[in-house]
Amino acid sequence: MELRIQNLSKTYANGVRALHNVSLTIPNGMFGLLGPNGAGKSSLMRTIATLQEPDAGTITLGTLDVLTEKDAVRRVLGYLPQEFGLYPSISAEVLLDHFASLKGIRDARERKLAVEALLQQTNLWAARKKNLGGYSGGMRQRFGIAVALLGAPQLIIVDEPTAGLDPTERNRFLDLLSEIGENVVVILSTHIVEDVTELCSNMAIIAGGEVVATGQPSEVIGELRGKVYRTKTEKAALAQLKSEYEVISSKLVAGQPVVRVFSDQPINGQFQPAEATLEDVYFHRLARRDKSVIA
Ligand SMILES: Nc1ncnc2c1ncn2[C@@H]1O[C@H](COP(=O)(O)OP(=O)(O)OP(=O)(O)O)[C@@H](O)[C@H]1O
Repeated sequence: MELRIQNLSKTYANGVRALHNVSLTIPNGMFGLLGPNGAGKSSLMRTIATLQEPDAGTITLGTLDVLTEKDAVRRVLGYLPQEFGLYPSISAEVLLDHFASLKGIRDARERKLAVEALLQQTNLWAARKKNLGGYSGGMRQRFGIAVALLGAPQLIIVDEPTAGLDPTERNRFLDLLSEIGENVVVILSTHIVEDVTELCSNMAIIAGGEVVATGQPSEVIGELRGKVYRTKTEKAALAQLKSEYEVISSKLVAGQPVVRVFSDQPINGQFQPAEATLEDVYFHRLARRDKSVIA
């Protein structure tokens, strides 16, 4: 199965251009869609999930035309939106059974088995009788993925699932996603770079509605290999460094700025070569894009 997005564009009625000529080929496995707030990730996810129309472009999933064969796509789609409401005074077990009926699992025994398996898989078995109103953020997200996994979907879309989760719950959620398998397309939209580095076999960075990088994380990082340098500096020297070098990022480490810069040419002095990371590529691409937009 391959999801193919070609020249997708969307401008909302208020004039915001959310997607501009987006083309991506997404194979089986985990695909990370990385971008800052407002980049267009949710607009893209909703369009792939058949919930909104683009102005232009095409999307195919295998042989299905996603934009015209919506019912067929929905049968093989599992979607965990960024925000979803849950009935607070119903248990996970009862609500999941209800969603399983809606998904078309008519046979009661088959439904029971499916619900049980998903509650086990998402580690909610012990809390299955608890009302959803009493669930923590992480438990809610795991319940959301259980709903998304009903009916063995071929395409799974999860929109910023780890935002707001504590590190333990985040890890637990990411482990669950990575177990979902190699034989389905999983699109993980996130603004957390490590989620993509740790988990995804393919990825794209999107900013201002445009794809600014795509490939395997190692390929995407490869473009900066040997071109990243780091130094510790003083706060007072930061403005000067920023005017002299193409600064990728600066972070306070124990109160002292640590600056990472991009340079095509070797630079010496106070700088040491640093191993390029996906975070470097992310910041570098966003900064270059901002500059070209302002220019
Ligand atoms: N229904 C809508 N009507 C008008 N503008 C919208 C609508 N939905 C999104 N936008 C705007 O389109 C742009 C892209 O939004 P989108 O939600 O797709 O980005 P995102 O990358 O998912 O961001 P976030 O991480 O903040 O959710 C933003 O400027 C947003 O304000």
